[in-house]
Amino acid sequence: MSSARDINAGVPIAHRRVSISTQNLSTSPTATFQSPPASFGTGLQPRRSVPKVLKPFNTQDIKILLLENVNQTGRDILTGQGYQVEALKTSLPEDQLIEKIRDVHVIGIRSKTKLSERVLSEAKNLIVIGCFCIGTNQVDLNYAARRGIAVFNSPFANSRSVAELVIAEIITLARQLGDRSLEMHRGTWNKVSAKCWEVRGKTLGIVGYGHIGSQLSVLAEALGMNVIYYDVVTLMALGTARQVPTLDNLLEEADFVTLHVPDLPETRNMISTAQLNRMKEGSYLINASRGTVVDIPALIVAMRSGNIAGAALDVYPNEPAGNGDYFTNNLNQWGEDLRSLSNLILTPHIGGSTEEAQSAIGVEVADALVRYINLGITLGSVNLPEVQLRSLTMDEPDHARIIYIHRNVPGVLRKVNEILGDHNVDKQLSDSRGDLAYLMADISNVRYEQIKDIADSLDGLSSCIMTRVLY
Ligand SMILES: NC(=O)c1ccc[n+]([C@@H]2O[C@H](COP(=O)([O-])OP(=O)(O)OC[C@H]3O[C@@H](n4cnc5c(N)ncnc54)[C@H](O)[C@@H]3O)[C@@H](O)[C@H]2O)c1
Ligand SMILES: O=C(O)CC[C@@H](O)C(=O)O
Repeated sequence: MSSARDINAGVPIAHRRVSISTQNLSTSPTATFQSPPASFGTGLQPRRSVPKVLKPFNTQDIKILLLENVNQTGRDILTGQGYQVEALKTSLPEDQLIEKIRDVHVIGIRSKTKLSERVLSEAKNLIVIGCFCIGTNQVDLNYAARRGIAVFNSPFANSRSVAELVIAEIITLARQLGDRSLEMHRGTWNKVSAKCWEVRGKTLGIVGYGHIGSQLSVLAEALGMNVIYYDVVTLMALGTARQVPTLDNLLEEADFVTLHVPDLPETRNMISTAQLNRMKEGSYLINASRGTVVDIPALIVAMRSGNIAGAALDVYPNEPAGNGDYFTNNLNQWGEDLRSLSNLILTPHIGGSTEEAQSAIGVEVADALVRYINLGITLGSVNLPEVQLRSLTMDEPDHARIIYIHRNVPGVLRKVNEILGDHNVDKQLSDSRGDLAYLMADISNVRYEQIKDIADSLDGLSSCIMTRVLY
């Protein structure tokens, strides 16, 4: 049980005013966070009350560690709030990560930093994790939820960048452009047309028709390709694309197979020897999803046999913490075998690495972090119930916002309301997700000195996971 607050710090309660005309609660990647309007979610006409800017404690006490070169847009938003931000370009080895995470309230990562139970169990002050990317498989989401640590990501701000990369790879593989370019770099003129193809009229098989897969479908049809897709759920086809019932159906029909599924137990080695043998002779494989999805030694065998005419890999089972050596170190045993293959495009996990995507992700995730830190709003969280309460206003000076994250067991609300009962509970919202529940309550007529008693009493309940008080 932990309590993320420091109400004894004796910090004066400062209110910053924000202009109503700039208020915005959009989750658009390009919108910058402002406190929500006082009328948000009430269905009433907007009042001219100025929202009160809540804070957990002196915002200068909020310590944030950003790893893996989070975009400047995100850093600017967080430093603009007055938080203490340390930003590093790479991820950290586990021992250094544990050392640093002990001290911070917020951590921002991308795909390389593994926030396992072991690491998170050391993070005594942590209240929220920002994944500045789509994937959240690098975080133990269940353990984080059990500790009351919220996790946010950016679900689609880099989808277009990945889809464009895959389009480039389809043509590059069909025309063997990687090999021709490499030969020219080495001084060899090798003008060939054998086994070089147009993509027009060929069939693209998309495995996983989510944000990226469906975007890719539209782009591929514009190139004159036929699109089929396989997904575990039935999804509306875009354009003239067609869903096929099984993965085998897709593998048997497609000239190009491209993978866009998340890292799940069911997707690990989803493409291995049996699946590669099902693919058409002379077909191509592209993986820009997660490195665990393709059995790389099996791919090496299939490419050597000539059954697979080319492949593009952007992701690998083990990826390095930062830029530098890759195949020359011990991360992967098959590195040399892979490098020796023709018509194989190898890229260092850059599917989402464009200026547009990184800048949008920086804004979107930093905004979500600020909303959570300052207001307790969990909209968009991937592991906590989504709860949002409209802002307090400057007309309501003796208010505090109580956030109580607790085990989802009977009788909690009664006990919480007994504790809050001496004050007027102006509004209260609660929602649950599995074993966990998230309660927000705005109470009035509460003096600064009384807040500590309330927080201590809530912390003392057997259901308590975390208590936060914003005022
Ligand atoms: N290379 C990169 O830089 C990069 C960038 C962004 C995302 N990604 C990765 O791409 C993947 C897809 O991202 P997205 O945003 O399109 O995800 P998404 O959640 O929008 O779509 C994934 C789709 O896969 C389907 N799916 C899940 N399990 C499946 C299975 N066993 N078989 C078939 N379909 C299955 C889901 O139903 C869903 O429609 C993720 O792993 C993500 O982390 C990589
Ligand atoms: O930027 C990254 O490190 C991850 C990119 C991508 O795999 C994602 O999950 O969004």
